[in-house]
Amino acid sequence: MTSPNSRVLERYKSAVTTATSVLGAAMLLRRVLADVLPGTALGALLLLPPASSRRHAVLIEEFDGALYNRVFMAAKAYVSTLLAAAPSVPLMKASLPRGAGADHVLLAMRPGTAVVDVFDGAKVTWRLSRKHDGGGGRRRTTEDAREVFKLSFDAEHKDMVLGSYLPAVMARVEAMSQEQRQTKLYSNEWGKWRTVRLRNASTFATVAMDAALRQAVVDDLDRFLTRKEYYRQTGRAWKRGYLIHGPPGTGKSSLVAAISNNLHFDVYDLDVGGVRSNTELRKLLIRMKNRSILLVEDVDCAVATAPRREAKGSSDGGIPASKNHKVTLSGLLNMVDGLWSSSGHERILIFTTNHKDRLDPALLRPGRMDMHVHMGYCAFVAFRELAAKYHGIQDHPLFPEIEALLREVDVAPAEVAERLLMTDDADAAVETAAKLLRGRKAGGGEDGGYIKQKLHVGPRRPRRAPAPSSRRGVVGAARWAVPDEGIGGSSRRGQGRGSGTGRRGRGEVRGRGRR
Ligand SMILES: Nc1ncnc2c1ncn2[C@@H]1O[C@H](COP(=O)(O)OP(=O)(O)OP(=O)(O)O)[C@@H](O)[C@H]1O
Repeated sequence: MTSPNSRVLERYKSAVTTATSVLGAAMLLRRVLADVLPGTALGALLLLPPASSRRHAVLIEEFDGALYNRVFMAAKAYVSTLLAAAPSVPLMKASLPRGAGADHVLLAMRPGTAVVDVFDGAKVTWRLSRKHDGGGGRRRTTEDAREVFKLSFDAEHKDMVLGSYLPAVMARVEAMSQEQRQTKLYSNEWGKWRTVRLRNASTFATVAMDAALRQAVVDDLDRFLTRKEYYRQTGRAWKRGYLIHGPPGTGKSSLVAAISNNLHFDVYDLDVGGVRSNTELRKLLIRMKNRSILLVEDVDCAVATAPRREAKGSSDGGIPASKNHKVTLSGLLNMVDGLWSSSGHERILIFTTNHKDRLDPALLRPGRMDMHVHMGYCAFVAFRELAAKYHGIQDHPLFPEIEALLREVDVAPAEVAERLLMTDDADAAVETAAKLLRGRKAGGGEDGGYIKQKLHVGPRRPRRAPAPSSRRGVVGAARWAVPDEGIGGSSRRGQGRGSGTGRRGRGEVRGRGRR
């Protein structure tokens, strides 16, 4: 006699066996049909839409748990660019994200609408909808609603969408946000980075300098940025060091701002005199963001450089050379190498100096600073660039005289820029600049001086003034910061008397080592 329990078990077994054989038969039938019928006919037979009309979709929700979904945010920014170009979306929403410039209005779809994008010949559709949270019987409000993007595409494009399209969307949005973000300038105070917006609007186009030198710097940066794999494979820190040197007022700080604005890299202007210990320096370096520039201005005054001044037996090369220098150059460079080698992101180190000859030879030896950029006195080419930029003139009857004078006298571009900006009248401006040069040739000093504008904004501790020099006429090195409006911007007279002892030069570039 069989028990009720064993009867149930028998029925269950027989049901499973039947289901398995039906499934097996169906699979067999499908395989047989697939061999004899084309894909579309098979789909029709199995009541599926043809492969070409089968749609797949990716749902991208606004929130990922409690957090904003970054893919959704990227999709929103990307769809905004599609909407700007789409002829068929009649109604959109517009908003201006906080901190964005007036030219960065964000367009958004209204829920229920869609926009089509084409990638590698394939059409994909972005549709926005609203999804209500399960409100447990509560009345639904618009606040409960979350937005969802449905990205749909033909089944055959699934690999392309997931493998190429979505990554391209993310990369495009990343590039857009890099372009739109305002570069920041950080300066250290009491062991912390203080941030201000970088107000120096210099670009490679506004810094008057030797054209070949400018191109060499641009090319060098470009090559550096594309060589991630090289640095990874060789286990080297993905960093590039530039030593920018030249007399005061020749555009060293402006070139730093141009590099920063061009790459959208923030600048960390390290006041080494304000760093109290190597531990503090390490913390500051660790707190720097990726894709940034570490700047040490006037490096000859800022850090103890000469090895003979460093204490022997220092474990990290970081023993102060004097009470004024808590950090040494070798300590700084070693720390930078050590910390940046594991970051995997591109970083730039820039030292500026008015006195390359005063630098420790160790800094100048190959491998330390990759490229030496000499910003020289104003050559006629640079003069013409400034005159064209400020007054829109390509030629002037005084140009031949000015060209001849510039071959004979040393004058910083900053001085010329200041003269050219004294008036809106082009003729008067050129005459004022010519007067400066004539006076300089005659040995007169009345016209000397330029208004110093540093990168940093707001007061900072005064640095040691450079040693006085016999060359007269250039007022520089103000250590109290003033806002820099960039070329053509307003200016205020800085404090302090600097020097103009740099050798006469029209620009030099020296690349070192592989990047
Ligand atoms: N090469 C240049 N092209 C255009 N403008 C320049 C150039 N050099 C200097 N200027 C103008 O002079 C101002 C001061 O220049 P900048 O601070 O870049 O010179 P610097 O070489 O860094 O001087 P310092 O050695 O005294 O720090 C700039 O704000 C800019 O307006």
